[in-house]
Amino acid sequence: MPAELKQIVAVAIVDDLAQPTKLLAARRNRPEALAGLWEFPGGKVEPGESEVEAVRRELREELGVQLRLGAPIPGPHPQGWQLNEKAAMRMWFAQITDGEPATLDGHDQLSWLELDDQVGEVVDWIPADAPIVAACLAQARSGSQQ
Ligand SMILES: Nc1nc2c([nH]c(=O)n2[C@H]2C[C@H](O)[C@@H](COP(=O)(O)OP(=O)(O)OP(=O)(O)O)O2)c(=O)[nH]1
Repeated sequence: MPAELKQIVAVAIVDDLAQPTKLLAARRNRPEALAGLWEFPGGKVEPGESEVEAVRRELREELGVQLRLGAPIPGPHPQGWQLNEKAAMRMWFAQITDGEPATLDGHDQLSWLELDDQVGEVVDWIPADAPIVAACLAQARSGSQQ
């Protein structure tokens, strides 16, 4: 049986879950190997936490926002999207319901990207995120993000 991977949870924050046109990307400030690369805000699930509790906590800590979660963005792995040999990430669409996103912890820049064909190229995403960015765009276009 394959060993369980460390579970990461993250969100594709869009301007409007009903009619998404923009996606919020965050630039990591650590560790050195990932600093300067862009990602979906989120983090590790802590022991005793559900995945949804974890993603809500991470977004409070990292960007200072509360979320309405939309549809999951399913990946090919049982734990979501495999990022490397140690970790997999579960993803949801989300919309901010409270707070103005700020770089409180883990990031040094935020950017609202147009959710169009260029979304995968306008910033330097973490390479493992490329298929997730593409899935996000395809799912938003198919109207199944709410
Ligand atoms: N949050 C997030 N992590 C990603 C993405 N893509 C990707 O490969 N990762 C990797 C980077 C890290 O190795 C791991 C997530 O760890 P993290 O450092 O964000 O988690 P955390 O906030 O709980 O950690 P910490 O710095 O507070 O210890 O997943 C992504 O889009 N978002």
